[in-house]
Amino acid sequence: MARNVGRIFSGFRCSGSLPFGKTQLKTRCPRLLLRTTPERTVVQALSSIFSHKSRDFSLPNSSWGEEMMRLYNHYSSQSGEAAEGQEDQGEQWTRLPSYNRSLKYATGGVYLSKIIQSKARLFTRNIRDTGAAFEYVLFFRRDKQRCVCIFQAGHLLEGPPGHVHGGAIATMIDTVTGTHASLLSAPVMTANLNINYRSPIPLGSTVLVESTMDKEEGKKTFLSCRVTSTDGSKLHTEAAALFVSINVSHLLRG
Ligand SMILES: CCCCCCCCCCCCCCCC(=O)SCCNC(=O)CCNC(=O)[C@H](O)C(C)(C)COP(=O)(O)OP(=O)(O)OC[C@H]1O[C@@H](n2cnc3c(N)ncnc32)[C@H](O)[C@@H]1OP(=O)(O)O
Repeated sequence: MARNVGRIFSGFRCSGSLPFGKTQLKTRCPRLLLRTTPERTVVQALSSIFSHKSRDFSLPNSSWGEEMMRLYNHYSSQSGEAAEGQEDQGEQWTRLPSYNRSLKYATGGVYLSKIIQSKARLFTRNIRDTGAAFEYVLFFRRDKQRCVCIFQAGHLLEGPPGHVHGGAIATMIDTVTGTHASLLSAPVMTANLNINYRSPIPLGSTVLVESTMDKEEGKKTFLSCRVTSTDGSKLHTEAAALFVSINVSHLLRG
């Protein structure tokens, strides 16, 4: 069993089904060496391991409002794929795809997803009614060590009347900083999340969730996060997060 699980992990790591940092990708997945940046490698690996039937939830749908679409177009227009072999300076935004099953389509993932849970779905991506809960897309920019998320909060996320629940805001902060930390430091888990809620977020509105890497110390990655109105004039929430790098086997220990 342990040996099987070990084999699965090595396939799993190469599959890119979870985000991994530069070092691990280069040492464990020589076939991926042609790619130019860690995030591009992860994006390409993620796209290729998911079947064509898997829905990429970070693409626009009919529930996206005008502001969400405007910002999506704004960041998309500043993103692009470097040609093979061309050196990427990381000066562009990279849109990160997002699927609701991170395990099933990975190499050995069918087996792993049974060990973990065959019905498992990514928490933020399991509502069938589009627009009802978490609508979001993340972009990453390597040269600035920043991640930005455009988030439209649906009616199922109500906390105080007409406004977004603090737990839903925490979820988005965890998601954005967690994805950012994963891109920088391989598989990670949240160790600490400290949040200050400054002003309520109206339900249905679109906000920006921005993550910045503060420092890395061994296994630890420290990030800060701000949730603001889309023009940046209003601060809704600010947070500090600590992520600790783990081995994938950490997830099986319970
Ligand atoms: C292309 C990309 C698309 C990606 C698409 C993929 C899917 C899309 C992903 C969406 C992204 C969602 C992201 C959700 C992320 C979660 O929500 S994770 C779930 C919530 N977190 C948990 O359940 C974690 C539970 N805790 C644990 O498992 C363990 O305590 C931890 C955090 C892994 C640390 O354990 P450990 O590895 O044994 O670490 P340990 O050696 O004890 O400590 C290491 C260091 O961290 C420090 N530390 C540990 N815990 C703490 C703490 N709480 N406070 C302060 N310091 C701490 C220690 O003091 C130590 O420091 P040093 O002595 O090295 O200076």
